[in-house]
Amino acid sequence: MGSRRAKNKQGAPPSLDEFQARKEKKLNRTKEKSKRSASTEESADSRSSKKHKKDNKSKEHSHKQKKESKKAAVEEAEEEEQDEEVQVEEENEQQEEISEAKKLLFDDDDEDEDEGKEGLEDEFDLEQEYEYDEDAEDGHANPMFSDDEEADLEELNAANMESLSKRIDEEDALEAEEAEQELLEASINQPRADILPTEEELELMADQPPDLTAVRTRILEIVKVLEDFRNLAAEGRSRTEYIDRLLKDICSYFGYSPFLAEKIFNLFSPAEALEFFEANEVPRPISIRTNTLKTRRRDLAQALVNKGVNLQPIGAWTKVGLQIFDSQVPIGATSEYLAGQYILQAASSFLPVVALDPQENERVLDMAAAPGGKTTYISALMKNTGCVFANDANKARTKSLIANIHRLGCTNTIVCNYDAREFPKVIGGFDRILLDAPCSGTGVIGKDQSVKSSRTEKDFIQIPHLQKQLLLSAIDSVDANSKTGGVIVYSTCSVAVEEDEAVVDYALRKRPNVKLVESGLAIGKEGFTSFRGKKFHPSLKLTRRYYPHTYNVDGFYVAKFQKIGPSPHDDNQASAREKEAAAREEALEEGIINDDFASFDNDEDKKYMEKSKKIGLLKKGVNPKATKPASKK
Ligand SMILES: C[S@@+](CC[C@H](N)C(=O)[O-])C[C@H]1O[C@@H](n2cnc3c(N)ncnc32)[C@H](O)[C@@H]1O
Repeated sequence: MGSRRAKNKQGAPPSLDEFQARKEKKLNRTKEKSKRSASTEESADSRSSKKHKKDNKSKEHSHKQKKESKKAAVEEAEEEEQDEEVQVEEENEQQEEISEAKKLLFDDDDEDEDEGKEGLEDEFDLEQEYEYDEDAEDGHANPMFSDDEEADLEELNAANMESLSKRIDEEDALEAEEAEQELLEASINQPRADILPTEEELELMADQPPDLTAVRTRILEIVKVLEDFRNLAAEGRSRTEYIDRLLKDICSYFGYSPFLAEKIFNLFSPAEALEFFEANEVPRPISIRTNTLKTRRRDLAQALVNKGVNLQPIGAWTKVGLQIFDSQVPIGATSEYLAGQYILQAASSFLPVVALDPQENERVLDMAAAPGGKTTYISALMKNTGCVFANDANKARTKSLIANIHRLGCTNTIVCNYDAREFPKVIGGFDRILLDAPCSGTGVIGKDQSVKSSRTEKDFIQIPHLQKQLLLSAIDSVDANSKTGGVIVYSTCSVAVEEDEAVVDYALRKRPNVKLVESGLAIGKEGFTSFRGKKFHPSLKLTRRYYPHTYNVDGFYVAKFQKIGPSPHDDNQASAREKEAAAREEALEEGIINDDFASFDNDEDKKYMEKSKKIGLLKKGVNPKATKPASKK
């Protein structure tokens, strides 16, 4: 080990030569000091009495005591400095004391036998030099070398105080350094437990169902090792070995496909990845959005609390969201729900609309709108002014879109059913466009556990391809000269870089007439500007990422663009209006805006319509049952 502390602990006795050398060194040093102070002579009597005083003092002052009294001594010295005469006198006196004491210590022919012996015993008695370890295993006393031998030789006084104090500090620093070194050496030399299973253990594991408790423990241990690989990894094991085992364990413990487990794992540090996987095991809190077209959040909260709903505002970043903890009534069937005062909506879904920031009287396109959570929010923020085009390529899904639009009382909305890649051919010149793109859903695993095993590599090629086409269409459908907007918001409920930063970066490259701008969102992590060797435009940091483990919201991604100039693919405002009129005509001719499209004749819709009719009548003070016979006539 070679460290001083270790030497003291182990107590290896010095050889006779070593001991003699030490003794000689000590003698020389003390003699030198004695010589320096020998200039002042003292009478034999006073020498004797002072020597006695010194001897007593020597016994009292241990190395430790000196350390403790250091501060007091320094203060004392300051006082002494103020009185030079007194100081000189005291110095001389003390130096004489030391000189006398040292002289006596080394004077074998001292007349005073007792005093001389006492002095010698103090410093050179072998029994004091060594502390014997009586418990030595071999039955022999094991001598321990004393640490304080040199310090005990010197007496603290005004003259040597500063140097002594400095020396103690140096010794302390050295000791601390050595202790640290010793710990380091110990941790390096100590064999580290290998938490990775052996070949035999792997064979055993293969024949049995996984012991989930053991798997979980190993996951935690491997994560710990990966966080401090240099100090915690077992000898001869590579980082790859640990990661491979961890990914296998994550798949068997959480139920992910190896492909998706690795994709997600690569987004975070090992510890954060584990947090993400764990957060997906717990559903996000139920949240609702107040429909400000019909009520205020305060009034809605009061009404729901009165019905036994336990709730609270979602957070400072939204003035319309409420988080539901528990409820004595079904939250999707209260009279407030049926009256369209709120919509059940994940908190993360508010974010792209907040970023879009739609203004009154604008023309806005929601490119992929069904079932309408965001469309109805846009409509509310615009206070039912202007026009919101709510498009979705899936006709079946437009039913729920229309149902929500009706229930929430959005009267500024037109529903359409195009493949959004057709825009701006269908219609363009919008002030703002929201593209809440179809995605793999890796951000909503807490809601849809099937994502864990159903997503394949193909999905992460095909879906981003569609997303890129849709985003270019969105950019080309916005009016670069819009007085109030010229804004495009791209969002996904996926955390995969292929669907987020890579798509946005592609759009920036293909459409130099757009730039990324601040999202205006109070929460969210910065988007990646590079990922696994791939570099993105630096402005990607303006985009925002959301994770279940950081904000307790679904995994989400939001990017906000500003269109700064027209592109060859744009349609101007006039042709957009013409296209809009043409599209309407076409839709009417094809019977799209008719009973066969998003009609309300199915059972589910009828049920809701009947209920809301009844509520409407009750509000007017009419008994709904009393009106029935009349309608039958
Ligand atoms: C994430 S969801 C939209 C959710 C919606 N924005 C909301 O807040 O309720 C994606 C939607 O994109 C639609 N979609 C898929 N491909 C499309 C396309 N090529 N054009 C337009 N919509 C498409 C899907 O039918 C789906 O409803």
